[in-house]
Amino acid sequence: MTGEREVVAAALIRDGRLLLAQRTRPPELAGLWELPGGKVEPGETPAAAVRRELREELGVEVTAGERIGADVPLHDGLVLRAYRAELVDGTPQALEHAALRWVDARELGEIALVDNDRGWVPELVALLGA
Ligand SMILES: Nc1nc2c([nH]c(=O)n2[C@H]2C[C@H](O)[C@@H](COP(=O)(O)OP(=O)(O)OP(=O)(O)O)O2)c(=O)[nH]1
Repeated sequence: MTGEREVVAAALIRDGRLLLAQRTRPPELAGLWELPGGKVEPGETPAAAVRRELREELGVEVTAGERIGADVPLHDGLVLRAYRAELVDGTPQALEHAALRWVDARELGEIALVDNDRGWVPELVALLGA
């Protein structure tokens, strides 16, 4: 395979709140909060990966929107990218996470995010309208 492989992370916002999901694994990330998402499969577009991951992890249908924030280089040639997402159908459920929370701008500043997502906080706060 050539080039970098992408991990998509979805910023799902409703009524001035952002959906965060609490990781169960690996042990060093368990208990920390992230944007739902995961690795783009070979041949898959990032937007399709956002839709698939949120279907698998949350049981909802979404559309993927514009990119937000900066790229975050991960291990093993992976790059982490955040995208806006709009809820089309369903209510998010923690199918693969320990818990879900809708946070406002203040709570986003206080919650224990995974380190890799911390750089996105200013953009996310701006999207929350604070
Ligand atoms: N989904 C997600 N992953 C993140 C975020 N921040 C961050 O560093 N990561 C890292 C954790 C993992 O190393 C990688 C994504 O792994 P994952 O476990 O969520 O994805 P996946 O389900 O497609 O992976 P897998 O089944 O192959 O393990 O990106 C984030 O906000 N959301």
